[in-house]
Amino acid sequence: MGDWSDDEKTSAPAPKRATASKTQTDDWGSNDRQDNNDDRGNNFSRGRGRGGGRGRGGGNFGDRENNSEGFGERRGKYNRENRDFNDNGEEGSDNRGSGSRRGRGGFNRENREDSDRPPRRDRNENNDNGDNPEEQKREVYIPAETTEEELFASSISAGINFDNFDKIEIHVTGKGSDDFDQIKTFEEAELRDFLLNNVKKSGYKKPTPIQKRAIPIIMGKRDLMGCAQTGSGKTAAFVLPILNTIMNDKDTLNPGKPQCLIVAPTRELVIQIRDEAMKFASGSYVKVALAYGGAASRYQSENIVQGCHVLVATPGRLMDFVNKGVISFDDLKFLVLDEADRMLDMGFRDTIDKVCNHSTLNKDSLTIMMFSATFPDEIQRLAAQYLRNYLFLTVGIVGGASADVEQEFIEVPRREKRQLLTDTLTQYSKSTDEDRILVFVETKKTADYLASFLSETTLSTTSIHGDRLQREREEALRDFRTGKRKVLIATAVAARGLDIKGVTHVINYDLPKEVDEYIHRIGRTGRVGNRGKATSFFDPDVDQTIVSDLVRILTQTKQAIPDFFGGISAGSCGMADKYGGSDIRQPVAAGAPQKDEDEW
Ligand SMILES: Nc1ncnc2c1ncn2[C@@H]1O[C@H](COP(=O)(O)OP(=O)(O)OP(=O)(O)O)[C@@H](O)[C@H]1O
Repeated sequence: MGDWSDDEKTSAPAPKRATASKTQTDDWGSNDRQDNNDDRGNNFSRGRGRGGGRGRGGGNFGDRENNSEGFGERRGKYNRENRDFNDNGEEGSDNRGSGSRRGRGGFNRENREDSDRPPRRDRNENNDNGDNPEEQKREVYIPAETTEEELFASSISAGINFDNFDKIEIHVTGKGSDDFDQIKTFEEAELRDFLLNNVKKSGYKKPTPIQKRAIPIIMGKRDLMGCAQTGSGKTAAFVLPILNTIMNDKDTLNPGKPQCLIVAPTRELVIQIRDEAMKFASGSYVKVALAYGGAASRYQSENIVQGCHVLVATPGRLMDFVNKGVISFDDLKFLVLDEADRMLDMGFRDTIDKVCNHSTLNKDSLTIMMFSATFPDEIQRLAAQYLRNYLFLTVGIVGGASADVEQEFIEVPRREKRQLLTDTLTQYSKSTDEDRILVFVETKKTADYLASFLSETTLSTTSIHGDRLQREREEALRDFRTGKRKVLIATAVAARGLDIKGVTHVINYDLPKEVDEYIHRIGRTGRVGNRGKATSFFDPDVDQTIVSDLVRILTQTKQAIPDFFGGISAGSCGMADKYGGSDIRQPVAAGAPQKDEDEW
């Protein structure tokens, strides 16, 4: 499933120094030397906050319709001369300088251990000889704090189709689903004043459908599985009621014992969720902390030990801290799995099991929530094992793509992709400052190669993938957000959750193998009612396996199916039944006890 090697799969070997039986001091001893050098002795200067002066505008695609005309000519087979390079990236594979490594950034030190680095096997998966000296680099990285101004400037403004959200059907199923009214305004949710102020300050005028239904359910402390399309405000749907409940309950804050734990699969996503939580918590005493790999472990653990109400974490660093005794779950009231289908995938499930069965956890006082835009049936079945008497909330079709994304496919053989990309991007060199183009590729090597190649052109480009240092990854994202770089070449690590203003166009240079990843990738544009465009390069030699699923997505969003998909229609391959996922418990009579209810 693409390049996920950086996201701290918990299958990574346990860090040698992390033994649960040691005291914290001992445990940190080795880290201390590494991490301590980092920050304390050196009076480091941190990089500027992420997203300073982040891009303007909501990225309404409507303004750019003229720019996209050229695509029409290229629909169907793209036929160009072969070029004198190999599109697999061999030429540029050693050149990692996609622009951003030169830049500024947080504290940087080589040859340091970082317990959350993925195993070498993963990091070098695109490296022919596996011996690139760059891979040996370690650094202790302390990310910059985001300023309050930046936090509030980060939201994407609602677009012209925002009101269309109200036309999407909402379903809530499960025992007691009628107990919770939907709210029509944020005021009706009876949120505390500071939260309401922060909601207003964020520019939110009314709740999105998932917020309308999820906020009262979470305030009522019911377990929840929530599914709504990409860019429809799922983060605020859980962050707002959680913060409100923490403030209402006023439980004592104990060191290393968070009251809410939010787990997400990638580092950049947990940073974003943390920012969202800090934005809404602004002006209150609620403390939000982060735990993610690639950044200084000691710095993070100190924040946690000082006490945090909300902890946002990736699985690898979370388990590292749990094993070291930095974190325990005695006070945990809320557990959120964002991108839950991914979190329950192989590799991360162990962590979820460990958290949910941890000896310090009091299951009776815990509410668990899972959110995603995609929720395959088999993952729902798995998810149900962790939840108790949960409600299943869906907005629109489970696993459907955002209707605000215009989807285009261009048939092109592999060796001609680079020229097609160059031609496509050239249109944007004349476009407005607000436009950002996100290009997805399958491998880190291709990401490096394309970023390097495009940086030689007039298009300022950067890249993000699992072999880049964390400082470089955050810098790449910051440069993209601020518009310093208008093109970001990314592997699957950026497919889920990232919310970046001004992304008007997503290009799948390589199509993913799984349709769910396609849905998440194209969902980086067309967010909160803004329109966006996704162009996918279809290589007939390798992309046939995803065709039937793409036909489903195109049919559901009422978009044209390309001729070169071979005449497959949603009905013709018997897919109609498989689509439109629903609550897997539905066959059970309403009101009947649920299978998993007592299993916990
Ligand atoms: N009620 C609202 N009104 C206006 N904007 C909103 C509202 N709720 C959320 N937003 C903004 O919408 C954008 C998308 O929200 P968010 O990232 O939570 O989407 P999501 O559903 O989690 O998407 P994904 O599935 O891609 O993770 C954010 O910029 C957020 O600030």
